[in-house]
Amino acid sequence: MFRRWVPRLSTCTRPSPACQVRPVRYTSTTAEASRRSLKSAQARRPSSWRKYIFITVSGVPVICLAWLYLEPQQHGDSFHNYELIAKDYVSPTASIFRLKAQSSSQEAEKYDEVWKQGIWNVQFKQPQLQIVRAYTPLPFTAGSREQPPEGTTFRFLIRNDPQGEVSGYLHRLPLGSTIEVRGPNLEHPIGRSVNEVVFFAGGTGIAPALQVAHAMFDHLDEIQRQEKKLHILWANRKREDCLGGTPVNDHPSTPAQSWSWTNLFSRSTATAPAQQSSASTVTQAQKDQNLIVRDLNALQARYPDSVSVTYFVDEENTRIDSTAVSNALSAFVQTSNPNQAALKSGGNKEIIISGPPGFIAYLVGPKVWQNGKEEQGPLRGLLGPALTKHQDLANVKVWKV
Ligand SMILES: Cc1cc2nc3c(=O)[nH]c(=O)nc-3n(C[C@H](O)[C@H](O)[C@H](O)COP(=O)(O)OP(=O)(O)OC[C@H]3O[C@@H](n4cnc5c(N)ncnc54)[C@H](O)[C@@H]3O)c2cc1C
Repeated sequence: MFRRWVPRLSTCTRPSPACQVRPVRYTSTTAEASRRSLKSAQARRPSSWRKYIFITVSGVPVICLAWLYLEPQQHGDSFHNYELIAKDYVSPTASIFRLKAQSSSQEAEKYDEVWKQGIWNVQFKQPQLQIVRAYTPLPFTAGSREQPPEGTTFRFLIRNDPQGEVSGYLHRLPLGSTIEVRGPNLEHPIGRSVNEVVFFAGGTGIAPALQVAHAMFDHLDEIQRQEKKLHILWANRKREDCLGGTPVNDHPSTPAQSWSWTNLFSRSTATAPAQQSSASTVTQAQKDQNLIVRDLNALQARYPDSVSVTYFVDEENTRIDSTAVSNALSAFVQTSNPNQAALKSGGNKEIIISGPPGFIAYLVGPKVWQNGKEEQGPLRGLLGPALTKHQDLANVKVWKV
C-alpha cells in the first residue's frame, strides 16, 4: 500500500507544496520511519466507507446522464420517421399535410391515448438547421371525409410562411419525403368534468378547437355527451381561409341578452346547409367549402345540439369585438344557475383561446415568460374586463394555448 502512494506523487509535474513534502516523508529507509510512514499513509488512505461514499457520489452523475439519455426513448420522446403522403389544398396560404408513420406499431398506442385527453401537439424537425416547431394534429372525426387509415397517420393544418424556417421548408417538401416527428406533448387536458367550452380560435388555432371537440364528444356515449356544449368562434384574416363558413353578420341579428346555448345551436344549424344533404351527393355549396369548414360542418351535423361554430373574417369587418365576446359569454350566463350541481364545482366551464400571439394578446392579454418558460400571464384584453363584469362567471377558467 505504501508503494501505491509513491507513484501518484511522481505524477506531479508542477512543484507544489504537497509534491515537495511527500517524497521526503515516504522514502525514509529506517524501520521506525517506515512504520511511522506506513501508519500515516494508512491514515490518509480512504477507508472502505469513504470508498463507498466516493463511488456513490461519483455514480450519481453517471446514473443521471444515463437516465437523461434513456428516458426520452422509453417515453417515446425520440424522433420517428414519417412519410409525407399528401398535401391537400385548403387556401392559398395553408394546406393539410398528411403523414404516415414508417414503422407504426409502437407509435400507435401512445397516440390512441392522447387523442382522448385534450389539446396536444407534436414537434417536426427541420434537419438541415436542426430546429423543431410544434404542430397540432387534426382529429379524424366525422368531420374529415376519410377514415383514419391503418397505422399511425396524422393530418396537420400548416400555414405557409415563406419566410418561416420550418413551415417554408415543409411546404417546399415533395410528396414521399421523410419528416422526423417527436411527441406527443399534452398541452391542455380536457377533463371529463368540463361540460361547456367557448373556444376562440385564430387561423390555425382551429386545430386545437377540433381536438377539444374530439376529446369532448367522440369518445363519449350519447348520455355523457348530452351535458356537453362547445361553441367555437373562428377568426381569419381572409375569406379564403374559411371558404364556405357563414360569417356572423349573415346570422339573423340577435340581441346579446338572448344568446344562449340553445340560440347558438339553432343558428349554427342554419349556418351549415350543406350538412343536410346526403353524404353521396356533393353539392356546389360543399365544393365551395374549404376542407376545414367541411370538417366543422360535419362536426356540427354529427352533434347538432352540442357544437356550434361562428365565423369572423377581418377583411369583411366581422371581427371578434366586445359584442361578440359578450354574446359568447352570455351562453355561459344563461346556464349559470346556482342550483346546477355542476356549476357549484366551478370546474366545468372553460374559455380557451388559441392562435397567433397577437390574437391571444388582443383577446386575453399576452402570455408571459416566467421562470424560464412561457406562462399564461394576467387576464386582460377584451375578455378580462368582460369576465370581471359577470359575477356569475367568476368560476369560468380561461386558458391561453
Ligand atoms: C403548441 C403549438 C402548436 C402549433 N400548431 C401549429 C399548427 O397546427 N399549424 C401551424 O401552421 N402552426 C402551428 N404552430 C406554429 C408553428 O410551431 C410555427 O411557429 C410556425 O409554423 C412558424 O414557424 P417557422 O419556423 O416557419 O417560422 P420562424 O422561422 O420561426 O419565423 C416565425 C415568424 O417570424 C418571422 N421572421 C423570421 N425571421 C425574421 C426576421 N429576421 N425578421 C423579421 N421577421 C422574421 C417569420 O416571417 C415568421 O412570421 C404551433 C405552435 C405551437 C407553439
